[in-house]
Amino acid sequence: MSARVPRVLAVAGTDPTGGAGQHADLKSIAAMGGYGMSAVTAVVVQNTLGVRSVHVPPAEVLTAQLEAVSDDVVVDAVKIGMLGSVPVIEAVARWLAQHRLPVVVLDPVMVATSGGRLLEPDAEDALRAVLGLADLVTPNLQELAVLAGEDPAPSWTAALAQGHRVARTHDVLVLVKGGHLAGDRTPDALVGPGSPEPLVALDGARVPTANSHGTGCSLSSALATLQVRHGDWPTSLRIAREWLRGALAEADGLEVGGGSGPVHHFHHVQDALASWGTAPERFSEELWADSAGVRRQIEELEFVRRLGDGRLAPEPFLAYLDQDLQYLEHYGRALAQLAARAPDEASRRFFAAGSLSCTETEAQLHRARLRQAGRERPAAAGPTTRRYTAFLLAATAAEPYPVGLAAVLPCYWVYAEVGRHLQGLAEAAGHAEHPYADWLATYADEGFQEATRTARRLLDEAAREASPALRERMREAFLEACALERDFFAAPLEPPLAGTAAGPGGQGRAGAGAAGRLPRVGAIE
Ligand SMILES: Nc1ncnc2c1ncn2[C@@H]1O[C@H](COP(=O)(O)OP(=O)(O)OP(=O)(O)O)[C@@H](O)[C@H]1O
Ligand SMILES: Cc1ncc(COP(=O)(O)O)c(N)n1
Repeated sequence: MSARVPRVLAVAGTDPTGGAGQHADLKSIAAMGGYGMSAVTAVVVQNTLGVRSVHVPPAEVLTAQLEAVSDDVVVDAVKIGMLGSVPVIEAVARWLAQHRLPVVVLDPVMVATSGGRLLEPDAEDALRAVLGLADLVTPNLQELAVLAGEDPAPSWTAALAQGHRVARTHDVLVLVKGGHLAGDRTPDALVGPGSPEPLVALDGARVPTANSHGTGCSLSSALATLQVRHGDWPTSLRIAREWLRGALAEADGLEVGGGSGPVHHFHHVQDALASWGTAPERFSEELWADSAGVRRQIEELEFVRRLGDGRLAPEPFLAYLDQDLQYLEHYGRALAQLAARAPDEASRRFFAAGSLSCTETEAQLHRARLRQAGRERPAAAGPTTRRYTAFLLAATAAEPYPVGLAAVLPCYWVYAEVGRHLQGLAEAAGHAEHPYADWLATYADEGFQEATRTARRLLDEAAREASPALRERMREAFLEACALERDFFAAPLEPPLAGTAAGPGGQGRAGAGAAGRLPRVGAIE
């Protein structure tokens, strides 16, 4: 996994309404964290209602653009969209052959959804001939049939078989896309030249929108960008699909054009962008920025690094689990106190459910794991555990409700973020048998992520009503809890204090426990 910004070149046609072609590509590349560049293959006069005309500059102009980019910039990936005519295809093929780029995605654009032809009929053979220059080809069902030289597949199973034939003939990976299938499902599958079985097959309910202009362009350029970062096509597809589904779900809100409008490429960062440059609209964003230093310290902890890359010895892991069990008991109490003081039914239910989940589901899971490892009796709570739990109990009992809420939030939010970081470390370590894989997987639990979002929303609601002085107390409580999270993660690998009953690592609340704990706090929701 690479942390640098992928430099991605889109070779494609234009759409002045910004929904398809290279405009969609540049937005998608940026939305996936890449740096987008583009070379124009054709000026397409179109809008959401249809294609009015197509103007193809001389092929030498395209070659000159491609060379201007590659003479100057290291290109990590290229996404190829509309090519239009034989000379254009040949120009791109020559440039690709000369430059051997690490990632090449070819979206064989032939006809716009709105109906206009974007590839001359006599160029189909030339397009087939260059498929092998790509790593991944992303045809829709009609394009797949043309590439196979066959009739359109009558079913999804037939489409997969057709995809496999194209993959084998041209020795290329094929993304078979189900966007044009009849019915309410939109499956996608990656098929390689080897086995007819897909490398990965994903399915989902069709997002109910008529605004799907440019989905093929957006998906292919997102895939090119993600592939630079992750180096694994199934992972890239999972992420790109989830993002594109969100972009489709938010498409209607854009209100661009009277036909099939564009998707919302930046739906996932819209909140942050809307408040950019002004005072943060959400108090939680301020708190998050204030806690950046402590969160960095957490990521640098030996315990976190070793848990992530799998080098952590069993003993500190169990010590962590053990302390987390102690912590959970009190965290459950703190959530119950918060529930009792919550201002409305929804937040009462949220914290009460979280409390119940801590003391029942979570604690039992911890006990079962500890029992498996032969640890029947819990160790005494270590000093960090005691400090953290005393703080939480006091904040949720004696401070105003918004301060208590700010105190419990890091256990959701910072924890979720640490989980993401740990998974990144585990992926980078590339262990076939990561010793804590099952534990790390609990961080990704959708219920936990959802609970984190809810807790954050409740905090923002409380902050909106709070006086400036109260908001400052909320900030102090949040930052104090973040520092305690850090100490708790640090504790298992700190030398035990002489004379404590806690044993090795026993002075902390076990970090691994937190992973198992919170997902299920959310899951009971
Ligand atoms: N309504 C929808 N709901 C969910 N996913 C969709 C929907 N429409 C398309 N998709 C997804 O969008 C991606 C593009 O699929 P599609 O088969 O429409 O390709 P395309 O025809 O090349 O796109 P375009 O419409 O831009 O030409 C696929 O991942 C497909 O599953
Ligand atoms: C320049 C260009 N490239 C591709 C498409 C296909 O997108 P869609 O099928 O969504 O119209 C398009 N309309 N224009």
